[in-house]
Amino acid sequence: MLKIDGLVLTVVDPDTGLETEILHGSSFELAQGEALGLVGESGSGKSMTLKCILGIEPGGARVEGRIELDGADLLATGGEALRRIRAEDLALIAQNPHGALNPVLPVERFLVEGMSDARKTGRSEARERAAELLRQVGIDDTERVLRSYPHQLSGGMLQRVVIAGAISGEPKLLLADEPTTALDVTTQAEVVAILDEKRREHGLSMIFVTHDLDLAAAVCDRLAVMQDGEILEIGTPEEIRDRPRTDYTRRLMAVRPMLYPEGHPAAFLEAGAEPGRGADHTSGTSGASGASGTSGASGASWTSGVSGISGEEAGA
Ligand SMILES: Nc1ncnc2c1ncn2[C@@H]1O[C@H](COP(=O)(O)OP(=O)(O)OP(=O)(O)O)[C@@H](O)[C@H]1O
Repeated sequence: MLKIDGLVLTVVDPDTGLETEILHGSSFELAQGEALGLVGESGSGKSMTLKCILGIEPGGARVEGRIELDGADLLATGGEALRRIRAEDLALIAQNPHGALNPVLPVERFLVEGMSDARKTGRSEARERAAELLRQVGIDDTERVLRSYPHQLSGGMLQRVVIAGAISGEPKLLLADEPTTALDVTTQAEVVAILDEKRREHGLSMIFVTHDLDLAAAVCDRLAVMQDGEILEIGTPEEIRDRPRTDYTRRLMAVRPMLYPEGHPAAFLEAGAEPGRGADHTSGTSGASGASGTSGASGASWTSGVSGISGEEAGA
């Protein structure tokens, strides 16, 4: 459904006019319902790849190559047609959920405005549907949350609202850019489980950007390893784990255990805890549904060796 061919992004310094090539000809494809993890260190070009798909690359930048979504060539599409594709077919879940909501409007307005037939829907019906969306992402006190303004909610709660909004629009493609990095570890686990579960339930395709190999392996069907604006290799989590083709991938894997605290989100997914219900994700025993029935189990063995290892983040 998504085909990226020879994607080159060149940014231009507005003061000096100096051009810098950021992406050097990436190519990859995504099937309907598939999740692809874009993994790599900071600055490898993961976010810029998403920005090119969304058409929000830095001002003055040049995007070359081909980005095809269900046959539509996004780079050759402009104006109203492109705006429609972005609004209807793509949904971004960014690192900071506050950026997704208007700070002066309550959550209810965000969810209702995202409904494709919002204009035709009566207020009470729309409100009931918004409440139902919240319940689907594990929020029980829907009345309070619907009335709340973004600043009155925690980051984790707000990210669930963003996920609810993204899923409700039934986009063709979810673009998740480090969607849990800004959240505390416990909340990260719950939010990523909800995202994984809802995406699969609705059969949505997703690109999941992260520096976290374990997490990507747990929620994605395939991983693309990026370095310095290039995709080095693409494969299933097992292929990448068992037969890494580059030293860079081997190094990425080697540093993992030192970074991960107990209760890493991938371990939560492996345990199959029920998302959004305050499950104790560190116990590994709670719940039976959640994200467990996923191919994400492929990431399970990656995580087995990391629980209990306290790293930098664990002290937080
Ligand atoms: N607005 C910008 N103008 C010019 N160059 C930029 C801009 N934003 C990012 N870059 C550069 O583009 C390269 C890729 O950045 P990108 O944000 O895509 O990396 P990333 O892999 O997503 O990293 P991170 O995990 O830190 O978000 C980096 O070298 C970065 O310095």
